[in-house]
Amino acid sequence: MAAPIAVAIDAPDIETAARWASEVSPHVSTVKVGLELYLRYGPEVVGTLRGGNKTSVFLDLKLHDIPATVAGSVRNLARFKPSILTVHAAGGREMVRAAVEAAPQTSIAAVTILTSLDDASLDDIGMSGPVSEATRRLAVMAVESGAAALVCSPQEVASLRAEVGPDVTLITPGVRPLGSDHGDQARVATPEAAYEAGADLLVIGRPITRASDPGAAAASIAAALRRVEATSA
Ligand SMILES: O=c1ccn([C@@H]2O[C@H](COP(=O)(O)O)[C@@H](O)[C@H]2O)c(=O)[nH]1
Repeated sequence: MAAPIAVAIDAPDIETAARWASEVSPHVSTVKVGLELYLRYGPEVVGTLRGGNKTSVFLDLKLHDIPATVAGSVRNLARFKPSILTVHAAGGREMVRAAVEAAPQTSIAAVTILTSLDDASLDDIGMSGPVSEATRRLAVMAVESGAAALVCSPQEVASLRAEVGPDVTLITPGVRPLGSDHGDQARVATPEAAYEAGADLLVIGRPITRASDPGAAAASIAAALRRVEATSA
């Protein structure tokens, strides 16, 4: 079975994106399209990456606007049948609710606090922290507004699970295999730690796509998750 990994296909062009998607697809459940590709190629990129394979396409556009604008945008995007569509929880209760109501068949994931931010960054932007508390606040609000999924760092998974219960899908970027470069990610954990903590879907980009063999990198992380599963069974 494909591992619960969404590979972030943050590629400069569609040819590279399609190659990465086809190399990793045998090993992972999902490929993720973000702003970089979407803004260059538009919604057709979803169909291109879905291709002939059965991989789900997660559309990570992190919508953040007034409720009516987000509702209209979500309605338009739902036509392309992404498995998951992201909005920023910080857009507020009414905005998250508008997104959920606009596309009842689409799983709306609310991004809590970006994994590139830490306590000092929240201070800098005037948001009350620490990150753990801000994440909790946004998560509870988003779930109360109908979000089926949350995006958080692996470091918050265990506490958010206790807060929102077993039915909410927890999606974690900020995943870094041991020894790999953290880049711009501030709140990170290894794939094994994220999975052990209870993450439902691990978002992993550069550690896979910038590897010399993205397919092999995806297969190796998928195998590590299977080992975690086997030891916890
Ligand atoms: O809080 C967030 C929300 C989304 N992302 C996205 O995940 C990937 C991570 O890629 P890496 O190369 O593994 O760092 C990227 O597409 C981000 O836009 C996130 O990192 N943090």
